[in-house]
Amino acid sequence: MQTLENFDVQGKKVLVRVDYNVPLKGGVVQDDTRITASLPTLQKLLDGGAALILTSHLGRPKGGYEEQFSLKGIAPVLEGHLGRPVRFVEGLPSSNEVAQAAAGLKAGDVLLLDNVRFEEGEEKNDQALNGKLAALADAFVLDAFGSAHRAHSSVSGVAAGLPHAAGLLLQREVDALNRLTENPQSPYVVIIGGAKVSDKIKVIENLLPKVDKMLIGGGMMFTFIKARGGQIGKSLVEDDQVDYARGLLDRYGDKLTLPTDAVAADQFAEDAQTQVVPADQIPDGWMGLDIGPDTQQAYAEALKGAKTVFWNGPMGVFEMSAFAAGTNAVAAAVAGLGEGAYTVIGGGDSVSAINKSGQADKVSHISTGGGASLELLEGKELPGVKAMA
Ligand SMILES: Nc1ncnc2c1ncn2[C@@H]1O[C@H](COP(=O)(O)OP(=O)(O)O)[C@@H](O)[C@H]1O
Ligand SMILES: O=C(OP(=O)(O)O)[C@H](O)COP(=O)(O)O
Repeated sequence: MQTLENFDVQGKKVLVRVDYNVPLKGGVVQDDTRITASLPTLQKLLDGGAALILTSHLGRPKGGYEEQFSLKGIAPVLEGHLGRPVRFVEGLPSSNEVAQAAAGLKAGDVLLLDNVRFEEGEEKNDQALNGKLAALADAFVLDAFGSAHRAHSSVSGVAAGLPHAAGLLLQREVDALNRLTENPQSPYVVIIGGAKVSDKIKVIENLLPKVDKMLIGGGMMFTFIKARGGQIGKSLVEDDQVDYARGLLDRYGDKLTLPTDAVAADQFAEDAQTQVVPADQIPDGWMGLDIGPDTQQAYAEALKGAKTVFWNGPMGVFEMSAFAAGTNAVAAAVAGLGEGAYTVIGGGDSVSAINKSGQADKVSHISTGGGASLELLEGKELPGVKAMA
């Protein structure tokens, strides 16, 4: 990868792709790890005499502007961290307003664009959008490790039209994760949970031969439990992937570990009625929102003595305290390995969860990318990394 070393930005406008896809509640940032993680790159570019145009996505808008996915609320948080004004331009990054604002930038100025996924062309890696984004700046820096697995306009497409380099975060992440791909020490345990089932279930197949054990939790568990013929009620499931999950269980049943019990709820709410039930007997109309106490214990046991651990995806809906116990128990078990193991936790929500549990300082590497880390670990070349060659 081309890096920031010897990358001259003096007097230049630099378009920086960051990943500010942070957890929000009522528009308020719940965890600013992804924002603070970008600061060394931003500061280095500013110290080098650049003006910055920052672009990011937030969530998964359906196409066009949606207020709940605006980056507006990020600007004051970033301003606080950078200690200098951050100008925010609402609306489409390809608008005339943005082009005008970019044209007027002076060294030291910082401009934050609104959600790049409001652009129809972003996820299609559309040539016209690539050109419009490139026209805003003199150079491009990719620092959005969490999005580096997306071959999107603002990640890889725009790079072809501008001198480009990987930011410090992207570089640091790739280095830290390479420790997991180059001779990871055994026992190597991977834990996968969360809600992005259709994305991440595909990664499991390539990852399984490389690890000693894989512990499944979160919303990911129910597609596997259904594949085994279990009752999952209204739990999150990816019906298209049930056959695939069955195939994985047939081939890797010895490594793939599923929860034996779950916390079921009668509604998706903090004050729901709850009961602990066998994971394959979720009552009709109920949904599994956390792993149960027996699974917590079994997973803590499975992690004992591990030398390498990677974890992406919370074990339950940890944002609600009624369903946070499983995530906290696994966080404690991973953190408890201390210096004796190389432990990595990745993903926007997983990092928020480990921060909330107060154990983040006992983990070897906190990664800003969940899906991106998983794809690196399964041996794929990330489009963002490739574009920084
Ligand atoms: N059993 C479950 N049912 C529904 N959602 C779940 C369940 N377990 C975890 N989640 C949700 O998964 C989300 C995080 O998933 P994901 O985006 O894949 O993780 P990360 O951001 O760490 O990569 C959290 O918001 C959490 O509430
Ligand atoms: O939060 C992200 O990924 P993650 O949940 O796998 O860590 C990234 O911002 C990528 O978002 P996307 O999965 O909507 O492309």
